[in-house]
Amino acid sequence: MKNFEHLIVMRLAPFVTNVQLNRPAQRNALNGHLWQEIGAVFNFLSTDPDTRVVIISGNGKAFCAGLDLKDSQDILQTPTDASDDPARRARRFREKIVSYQAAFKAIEDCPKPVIAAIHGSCIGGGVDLITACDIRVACSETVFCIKEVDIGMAADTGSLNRLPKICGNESWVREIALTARRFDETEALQHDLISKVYDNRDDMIKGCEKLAISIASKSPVAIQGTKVILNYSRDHSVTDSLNFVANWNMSQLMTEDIPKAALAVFNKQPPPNFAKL
Ligand SMILES: CC/C=C\C=C\CC(=O)SCCNC(=O)CCNC(=O)[C@H](O)C(C)(C)COP(=O)(O)OP(=O)(O)OC[C@H]1O[C@@H](n2cnc3c(N)ncnc32)[C@H](O)[C@@H]1OP(=O)(O)O
Repeated sequence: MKNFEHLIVMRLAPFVTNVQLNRPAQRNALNGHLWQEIGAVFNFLSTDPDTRVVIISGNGKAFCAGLDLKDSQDILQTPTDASDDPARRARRFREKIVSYQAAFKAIEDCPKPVIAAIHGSCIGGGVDLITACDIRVACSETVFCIKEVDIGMAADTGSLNRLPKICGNESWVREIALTARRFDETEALQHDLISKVYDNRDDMIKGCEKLAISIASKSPVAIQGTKVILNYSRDHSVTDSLNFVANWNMSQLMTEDIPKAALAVFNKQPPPNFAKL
């Protein structure tokens, strides 16, 4: 496994990888380096044949405190020559924003399912991060907040773009984004931001591990295809996504996993071993 400065990356079970944000003294606030490492680890895991499911969690008291406010001068400063004109400065700014978006887009684009295990606090950039994950669960006493308007900015790394597609109630999404009001795991569950609440962090990690092992036991061709197609269908019409799945499956239906899996189902056996992908 690769080494990272602000991430702990470890194998929890065969084919199940845990990525832990690891700046506990700063409540896993996102400085420039951590942001860059998140993109790098998910780009790596996308093609790692030993990873079929990823659990992302936070080390210490919080999942993620959002943008590192002590580092934000650096993050929000345009990396330009003082002599650059406003148009050139704006271009550099845009490149920076896109690079931060890319870190979370790497989670969404990773064909392996990503489960966010959220505890403590999940603020600002932390909410941006979890919206790029496939499954989100939390435990008791978790605080969520789309904090950006309180620091004078519109959220630009995913919350405003993905939340309306995740949560059924757009009025609620707008309310929490426009007010930066804190809300808890019960409210997050009620509005579909998360799908389960555990009593405590240990139970949540055990529950995520069990879920991940179950998904990892299935054909990786089937699982990765399912994620890719669900992502595509979220962003396209039914007609376009039916066309997409036909094109996808015209090759993927030729997998040896189908007769292997079908035989096991027919014989009421557990899933067989599937070749690495
Ligand atoms: C291109 C731009 C892209 C994205 C922009 C995103 C915008 C955002 O993310 S806005 C959100 C910014 N974050 C916050 O407003 C959160 C601020 N922190 C808190 O509210 C609390 O710390 C907490 C997360 C609720 C946790 O509370 P608690 O457990 O009581 O810990 P503390 O004693 O408050 O903090 C411990 C320690 O961590 C440091 N810290 C916490 N959050 C941050 C942060 N966001 N940035 C930097 N450092 C943080 C805090 O300063 C403490 O440090 P000490 O050195 O021990 O004092």
